[in-house]
Amino acid sequence: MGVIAWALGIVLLDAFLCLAQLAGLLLWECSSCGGLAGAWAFGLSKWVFLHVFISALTDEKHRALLQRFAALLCLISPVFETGRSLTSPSSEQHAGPSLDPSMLLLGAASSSLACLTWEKWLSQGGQMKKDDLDTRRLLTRVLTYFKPDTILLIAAFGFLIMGVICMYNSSLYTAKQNGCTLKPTQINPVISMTRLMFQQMCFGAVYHFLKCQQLWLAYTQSDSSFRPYLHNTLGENGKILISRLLNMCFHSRLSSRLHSDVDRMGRTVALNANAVVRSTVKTVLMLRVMLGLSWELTLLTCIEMPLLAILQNKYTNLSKDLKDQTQECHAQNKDLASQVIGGIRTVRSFNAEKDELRRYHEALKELCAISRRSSIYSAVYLLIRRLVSLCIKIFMLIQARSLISSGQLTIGSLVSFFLYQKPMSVNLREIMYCYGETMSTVGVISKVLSYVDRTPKSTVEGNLAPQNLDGKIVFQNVNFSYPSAPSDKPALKSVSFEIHPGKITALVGPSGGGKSSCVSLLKRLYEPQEGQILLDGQPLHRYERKYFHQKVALVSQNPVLFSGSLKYNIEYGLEKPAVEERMKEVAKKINAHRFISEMANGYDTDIGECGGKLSEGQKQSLAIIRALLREPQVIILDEATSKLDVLNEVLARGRSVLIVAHQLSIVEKADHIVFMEDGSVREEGTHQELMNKKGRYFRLKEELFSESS
Ligand SMILES: Nc1ncnc2c1ncn2[C@@H]1O[C@H](COP(=O)(O)OP(=O)(O)OP(=O)(O)O)[C@@H](O)[C@H]1O
Repeated sequence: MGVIAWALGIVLLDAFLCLAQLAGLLLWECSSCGGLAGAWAFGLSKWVFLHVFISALTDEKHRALLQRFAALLCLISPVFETGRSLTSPSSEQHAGPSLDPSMLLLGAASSSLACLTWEKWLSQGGQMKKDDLDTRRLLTRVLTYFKPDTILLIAAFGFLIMGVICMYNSSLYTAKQNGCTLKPTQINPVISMTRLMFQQMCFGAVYHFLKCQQLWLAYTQSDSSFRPYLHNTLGENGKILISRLLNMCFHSRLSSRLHSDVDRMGRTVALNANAVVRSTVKTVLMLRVMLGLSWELTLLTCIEMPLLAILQNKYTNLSKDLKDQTQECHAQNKDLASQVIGGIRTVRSFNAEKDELRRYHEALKELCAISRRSSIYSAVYLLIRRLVSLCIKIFMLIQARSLISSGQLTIGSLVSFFLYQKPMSVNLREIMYCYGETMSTVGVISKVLSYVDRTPKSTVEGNLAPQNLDGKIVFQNVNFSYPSAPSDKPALKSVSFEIHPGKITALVGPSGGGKSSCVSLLKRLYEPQEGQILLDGQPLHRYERKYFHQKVALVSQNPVLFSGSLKYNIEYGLEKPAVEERMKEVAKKINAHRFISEMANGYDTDIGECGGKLSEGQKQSLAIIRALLREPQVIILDEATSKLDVLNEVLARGRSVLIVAHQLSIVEKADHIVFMEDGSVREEGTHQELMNKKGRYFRLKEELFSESS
């Protein structure tokens, strides 16, 4: 037996049970069926009965679907009645569910329609696809990010709902006073109006109080990481979610495209949550009145919803890819612009301004093309949507005409029905729109959550932090491939060498030999796949992270500086502000104090964006002071930073020095030279030993010498 036949059977069974109830009431001469409690009791018993019936008789293929349908069919009436009783003024006694057969028909029709819409179009024929499961999983996960504000959000949405109910009820009374509804009101309208308006004001005040209270908390709490985002609270515009996710992504050390993706996700989720709650409450309230005016016309109005849902679903699927592409393009354009601005000196020196401008124009053109396609889809979608609404209105007018001529509807009721119908359609459309928006953001949500899920590959943090550290480093058979490189192209192959305290060790070799890779592993930016690196006999990961980075300092050729003063950059990451005297002492030792004191505000001089107001040499001096202030025991210097004065200062304290020499000019003064080529250590020794050996080091030196002469 097909699923439709089974569904029809269930509807008939349900109708039979309802008629049985009616007959029972007549037999026992009861005027009411027990009010709301009776409605729920009857609905739940019907549900249990139908559930058992379906479980016992239907085949497994359709069972879940039919059970969902039965649940909807049985519970729609008690839910409706509960809504009705909650929204009816307390003076009007709730009479319980209507025993009108037309309501029976309406219940069956609306459940069938809702079920059909959900199963056929919104849930892909009842077969939950992997994509849908992923979507639900993602959306559920997004909700978990609101967990810290659960109580506040429940309270806020509760007051929002109550506010909407009161607002709606006050308009209803206005409508009644204007003679737009059928039944005359039985209580004093002025008192009712005043009471409702007062309630509405109270709920609104509490809602706003909660907003202010959260704002206040944000400003008084010591943890101020979300402060700048909290001016617009309770998730409006998604500021809280955005900041929370940005914070998490920042921990994953991701910065590009962080803002556009996270911002869009936060906004969509938060704005849609507000809009859906508001529109749903209004829709339920309006449905109640419209059903009272004419259930036939209400049914026609409701038909618009599934039709719009199908349309919206199709449109969402079509525009989803486009939205992802737009997002991708935006992020790429941002990257492109920041790359060019960051490297403006290189761009200028290669006279590549026009090329970069053209590249940017092309990227913008691509973005425009995607936006154009998106606009066409949107225009066609809007056109079809309007046509659907228009057709439904025409049907409604035809139906209204026949109802009026048969005396079942008055002109006054028709007018008031249309007064509700328009906002009702707007609400339905808003719900559909929010659904579409959320669905089309799923791609972005999954991308943002994948950022959040990124975990550092480094092994768990250790706790070693010895008072005294010699600074002896040992590389033991280290094998390493970059994650983005093919595994058959390792950057380091069984690399072993030692760095001794109080000595200068130099890593030399042709470009691509693996020098920088050794430094990256030593700074724990990556973990070796095989072998290990020891510091004073202990693997690096056993040291406390903060201690380790303080004791093993890297001064790179292009240090990263931040906007702010010289002092801010020197003190960056220090637990306590540096003592000014110590700062000056270090600066003097590396011959940097003079240029700093000649600046307008000395150590308080602003160095511009990324240190843009400083020369390359000055930037390096700043980075050296920054490193030396932390009293490191191992210091890694890029060739350009390994000036004699720096080396003397470092060695005077018995520190281990590793010089990464991309050229061979300065390695002669090193105590130990490690020659690396193709990711392996080829030769080791002092300069003289290697020259006497006449091996790879000697040949490279000769090549460079003949090139320079
Ligand atoms: N981030 C990366 N992703 C993938 N491969 C990389 C990456 N960085 C370097 N490599 C590769 O690893 C190998 C070793 O590079 P490394 O930067 O360690 O050489 P180097 O000796 O420091 O070179 P140079 O003297 O030019 O700086 C090279 O083949 C290089 O292409």
